[in-house]
Amino acid sequence: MGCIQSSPAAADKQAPDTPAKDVQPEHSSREVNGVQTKDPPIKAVEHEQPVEQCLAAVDEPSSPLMVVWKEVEVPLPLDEQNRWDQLVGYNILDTEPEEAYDRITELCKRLFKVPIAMVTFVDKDRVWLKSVQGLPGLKQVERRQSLCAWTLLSRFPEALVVPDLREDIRFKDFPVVVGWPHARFYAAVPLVNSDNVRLGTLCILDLKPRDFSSDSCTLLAQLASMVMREVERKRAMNDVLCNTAVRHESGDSITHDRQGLMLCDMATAKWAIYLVNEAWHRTTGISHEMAAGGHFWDLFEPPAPAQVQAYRLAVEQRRNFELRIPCNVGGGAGGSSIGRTNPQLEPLLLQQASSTAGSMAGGNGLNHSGALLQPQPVQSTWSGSLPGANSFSGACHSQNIQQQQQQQDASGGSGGSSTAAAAGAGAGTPSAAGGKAIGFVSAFSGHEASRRRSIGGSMRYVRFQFRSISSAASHMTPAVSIPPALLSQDTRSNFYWATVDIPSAASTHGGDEAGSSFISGSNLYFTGGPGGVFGGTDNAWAGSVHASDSAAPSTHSSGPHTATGPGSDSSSMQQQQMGGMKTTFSLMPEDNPFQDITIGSLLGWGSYGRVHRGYWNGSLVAVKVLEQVAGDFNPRTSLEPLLHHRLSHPNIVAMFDVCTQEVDVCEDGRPLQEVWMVLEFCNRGTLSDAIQRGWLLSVRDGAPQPGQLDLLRALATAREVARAMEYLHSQSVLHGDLNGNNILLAGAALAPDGVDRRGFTAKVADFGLSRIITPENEKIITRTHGTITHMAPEVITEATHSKAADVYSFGVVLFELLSGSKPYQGMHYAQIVSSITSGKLLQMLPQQAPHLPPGLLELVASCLATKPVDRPTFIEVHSKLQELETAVAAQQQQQLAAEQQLAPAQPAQQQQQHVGYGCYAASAAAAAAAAAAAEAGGDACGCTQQVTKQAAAAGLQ
Ligand SMILES: Nc1ncnc2c1ncn2[C@@H]1O[C@H](COP(=O)(O)OP(=O)(O)OP(=O)(O)O)[C@@H](O)[C@H]1O
Repeated sequence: MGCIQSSPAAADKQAPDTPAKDVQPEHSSREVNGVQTKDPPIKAVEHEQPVEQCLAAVDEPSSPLMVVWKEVEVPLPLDEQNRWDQLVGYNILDTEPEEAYDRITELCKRLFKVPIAMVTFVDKDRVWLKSVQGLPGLKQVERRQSLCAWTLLSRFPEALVVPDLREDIRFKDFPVVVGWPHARFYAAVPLVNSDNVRLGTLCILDLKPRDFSSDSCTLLAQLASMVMREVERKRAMNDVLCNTAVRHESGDSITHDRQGLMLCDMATAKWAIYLVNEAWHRTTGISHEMAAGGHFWDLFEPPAPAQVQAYRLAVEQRRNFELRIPCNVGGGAGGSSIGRTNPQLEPLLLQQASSTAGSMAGGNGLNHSGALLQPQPVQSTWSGSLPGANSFSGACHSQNIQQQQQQQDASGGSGGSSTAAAAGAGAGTPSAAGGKAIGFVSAFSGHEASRRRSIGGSMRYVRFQFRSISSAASHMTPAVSIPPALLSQDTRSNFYWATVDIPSAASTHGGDEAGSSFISGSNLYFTGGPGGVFGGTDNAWAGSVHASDSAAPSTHSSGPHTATGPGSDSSSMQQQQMGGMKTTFSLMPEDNPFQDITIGSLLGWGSYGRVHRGYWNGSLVAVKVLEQVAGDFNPRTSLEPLLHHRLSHPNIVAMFDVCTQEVDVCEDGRPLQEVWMVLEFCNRGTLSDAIQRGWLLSVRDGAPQPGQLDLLRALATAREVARAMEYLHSQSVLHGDLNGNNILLAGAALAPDGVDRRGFTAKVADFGLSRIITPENEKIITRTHGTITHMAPEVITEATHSKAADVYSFGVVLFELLSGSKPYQGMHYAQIVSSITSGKLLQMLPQQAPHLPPGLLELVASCLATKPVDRPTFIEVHSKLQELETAVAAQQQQQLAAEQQLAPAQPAQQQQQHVGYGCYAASAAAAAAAAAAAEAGGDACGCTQQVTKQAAAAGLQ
């Protein structure tokens, strides 16, 4: 695997999507294992040919076609152009390393005990590495010398495994095999998107030959699907955030906030900034254009790698934390400008600073140019407090630093300039008297120092308080609503709001008016030297933190005494020379999660708790409150939140958060707890209620027609429930209590094509009786029971729950949906049990529902089959419902066209009302097209045959 520097020469080569030509003479000579060899002349071949022929040639090593392939191009998948277009659409190439991917490759290394693991994306002529373990510094590989390029071929549907690369004629001469790192084993699974397009691979390499079991392949495939989920999630997120509507929605609500606000994605290496408001610009002096779409750590000096552990832990644990970054305040009322040390900005900053120096003296620094007035060359370091961080050996030293800082603060930032001038000459002596002005000046040349004096700025800290949008917030959380699109992306753990302000000099340390734990007695601080940061590459700092870094938390006082190492004494000295001005990190006190939830009116009681309407982070939600005794494992209260949390599907009620608090003490002294589940609010009630209210009936002149089921509404609703259940079962979760009361309806916009006129989406809820099954044990014996009317016979008689029992419950829901009446209506509990156990099961007879397509009746009957094995799976149910829905829609469209033909004189709108409401038909446009086709002498809609076939297949005719 040769590392290529994307050279123009490589780019000039024949593009892979053009047919291969005769190979030029210079290709025919190459070096293998240091020996110059001459290859036979190469014939012109089409792209698809080399792949197939080369594959065939694997069985026939002497075939010259291998040479053809090697010298012509890499093997290309059939859909290469589309594949590449799609890859580019993800905007992932050449992005920074991201923790989410690094975690997976790290996991691969450990799971499969291999030294090398990678996430790769296959670009036109290179394979680019999004995450790489074990090959430090490697960023990309020439595509034609890449093993991964082969994994894209559909010839390898699941995985490409090469036990010994030396024995494989395709790969034995690859640089990665004959040279460093001398790979022997390769296994890869393609990263396949929802369009079945292969974008890249998750692959592992070993330096010795080995076997790879099919179980390992499955595991690798599962990890690859995690990678793909991350890729899709990121794209969805980008789509959302590029969507101007969303930007406005959230932008509007924060624009007028008086506090500086910023929304960051902490999953990105340098903390991508999505939104900032006007107050942010006023406070920091950094323009909206420069901030939004950029990265936090491009605006400020990044911390040393070892210290990055602190924020990583904080973000992982969704803790809220505070950063104080030294800044240069331009003097005057509230005005400030935060220095940037981004080398690219430096010249601009200096230039602007000098040009504005005169005008800014004593000014407020609020105007745009003023914003860029003083670069801040003080190198950032981190001090942080971590839970249980008393192992940091820098504690004692840190205290000194704190004291120094306090003394520095006491010496007065604003009056620092004269001291600075004095100290400038003798820079380098760490002393309390030096104050921050000493550091300020000592970091500059004499010229700079005098220029700064003339500007009259003073050194302060700018405070950023980062709050996870998923951690239940406190009164300090910005009172703006989170864009719902962000919440629905299940990325809550990565997004943080940060407020920004510049505390007054008096509160810069210790006397913190906002009540943060900054320099609190309980928090130990460590300070980190900046060494290793500034010398590194732009992206290196975040990606280069490995587990081993955390083993050396003693970042300055006891580390190796090198000039540049993070543990360097000299770096500590350097800070002190700069007056101790450094970026500090501290965790904020735990927010009380309950403070962020406002409970409103009661929506209802269930058998295990109550549900309230409420607000969470400014969004309307439902809050389900369950009670439990601490330490008791009650599946109902303990399992439901856990289980619900891992589900994410458009037809399943979303759970945003969960928190627990003690509310009382039981008689035996154990605490009584309340579990609050923050749920998506479903504003249209339950499906059972909707049926009773006639929401699934045909509507004529605005009124529901009693007894006239609108089949399309019913089918669409049933399909959504089946889709949710298909997903649930694919996640190995049994619902256990599917019934009309546990299917909630959330208001939805009417479909633009006018076909779906329900105005709601069905969502499965209530996982209180849900259980996880395993492939070995697909049945659960349970003593907890759901709703008697919806329980399958085997659940009642044998207490055995399975996927088939859920299907039975769904059959009962279908019965209710289609008949409009409650199952076993008028019967009491014992009668129902006796009826079910004696084999008199619920049935939907054709004479009861003559208007229903036979195919639908068959589906209901099969779901309600006595024996579990006779019931369909949800995959089958879902597909059957889809088929029926399509056929019914087509049939109604055909009817509409026919009716329109009969009444051509009526105005278009009337026609639409007359036919459209009554039989829930298609749009006027479709009808008009059908009528036109009929008029032209063809069959109505021009698709009679097709419709008839579809209808017959669905059992309609
Ligand atoms: N996400 C939600 N949005 C709107 N209303 C909800 C939501 N979740 C539950 N409700 C309503 O709150 C009430 C109680 O719901 P809950 O799920 O606790 O009980 P249940 O399903 O009626 O009974 P059980 O829990 O015993 O099965 C019901 O009326 C339900 O419709």
